[in-house]
Amino acid sequence: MKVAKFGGSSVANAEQIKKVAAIIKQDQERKVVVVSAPGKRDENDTKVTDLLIKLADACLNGESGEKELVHVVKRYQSIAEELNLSEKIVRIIEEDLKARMASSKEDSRIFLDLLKASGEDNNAKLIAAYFQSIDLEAEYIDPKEAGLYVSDEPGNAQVLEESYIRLSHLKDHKKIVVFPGFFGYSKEGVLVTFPRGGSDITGSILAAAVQADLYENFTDVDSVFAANPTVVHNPVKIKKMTYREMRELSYAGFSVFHDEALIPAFKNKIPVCVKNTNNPSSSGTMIISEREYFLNPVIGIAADEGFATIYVRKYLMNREVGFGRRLLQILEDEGISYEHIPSGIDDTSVILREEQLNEEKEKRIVERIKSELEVDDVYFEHGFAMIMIVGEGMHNTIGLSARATAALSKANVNIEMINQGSSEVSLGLAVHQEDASASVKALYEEFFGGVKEETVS
Ligand SMILES: Nc1ncnc2c1ncn2[C@@H]1O[C@H](COP(=O)(O)OP(=O)(O)O)[C@@H](O)[C@H]1O
Ligand SMILES: N[C@@H](CC(=O)OP(=O)(O)O)C(=O)O
Repeated sequence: MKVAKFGGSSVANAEQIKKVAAIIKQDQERKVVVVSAPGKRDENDTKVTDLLIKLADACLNGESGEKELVHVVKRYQSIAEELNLSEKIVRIIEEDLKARMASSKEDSRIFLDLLKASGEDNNAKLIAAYFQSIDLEAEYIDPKEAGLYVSDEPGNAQVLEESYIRLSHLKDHKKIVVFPGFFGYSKEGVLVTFPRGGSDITGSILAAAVQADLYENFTDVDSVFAANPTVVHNPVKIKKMTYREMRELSYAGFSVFHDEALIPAFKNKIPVCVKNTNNPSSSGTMIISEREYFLNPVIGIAADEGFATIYVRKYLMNREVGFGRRLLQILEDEGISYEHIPSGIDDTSVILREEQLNEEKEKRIVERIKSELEVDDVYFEHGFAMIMIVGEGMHNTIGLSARATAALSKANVNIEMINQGSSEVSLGLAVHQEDASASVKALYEEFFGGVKEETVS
């Protein structure tokens, strides 16, 4: 049995949803279908999730939200009309949105999640109705009734272990299950969403729960490429890669698959296949536990922006027992997680995601580090990108870092920091955000410039 997840681009309009139905019809093993909210129909379009965020913001600002509501309803209406569905489904969606808009705004994060999640919830209802209209035996399944329980962190949920047993009954479902991605429910029954792009996570959880033979992740590209195709022209396709490689790359900017979606599949050894809804006969990229040989030590190069560093310098820092713990405790007190901590003997930098910071927090952190840790210098720096070079073959290849730094130096890029992960499956480089694209291009040329074949690995 297969679990098939269709991303926003695969369900953006009626034409795309017809392709989804054809894909499901073509293979009877595709028994569980996870759907996203309608995504962008073209480059200048807006995802329904973003329209819903605007709607929620308007309501939270005390406005009626009528204008924003019309935008959302229109998206579903045009899909329903083109799929020859009755007006009834559009009215159901409109009523559902109005009920959500009228719910408590006491906790703005809970209200925002409730609105955001409606994108996938209503799309799943619409797609199930369409499947039924073309004689596909299918049924919308409510994540609450099915038992998808998650932690109580609005916009950042994590699945609770007990969900796997609760959701396992879906494998015995007689009809095709149409399940909305992106959200679950806390133990208190409150709706909570995963991070953005989190429908991939729902698909992976269901694949693990039903012990699927394959988790298919349908998107709008033929495969995972060795670099972001919007940065590098015509990059090589990756045929096979390991969970570890994909996690490192998606964490670092390969938005094609959510990094947190790898864990449920990996733990349960469910192979993942990234495929194209617009070209389903193309074999796609397989993500598996191990790959046999390494044609190239590097499998991909990713870049992600939005990082800041806290630079801390103190003479004899290396001799001070508990220094690192006390530094990180200050961050913990502010509810901040960190990404990397490259260190020297007298100085260290903590690299973190900028989105967690604001002016007040930064001021408090600097003051506390100064007064409690008695450092010689401490300051924040902003606007960094992390470039990640990833590959299982990297740990037994000599001279890789030298090649990377030489390539960046040739491209006139200043490297702010180098971080070799302990697993040696990745090498991270911090550069200024403006240099991110030039860095990926230079590194791609260095490691893949000579690769003529369409596929690596
Ligand atoms: N290395 C990569 N390989 C393939 N696609 C990538 C890569 N890096 C970024 N992408 C982008 O990811 C997009 C697909 O992800 P996303 O937009 O989230 O799809 P979906 O709408 O199916 O969820 C592609 O269109 C591509 O532009
Ligand atoms: N719709 C949500 C969840 C998601 O996974 O979407 P997509 O499949 O379009 O990446 C978002 O935009 O974040």
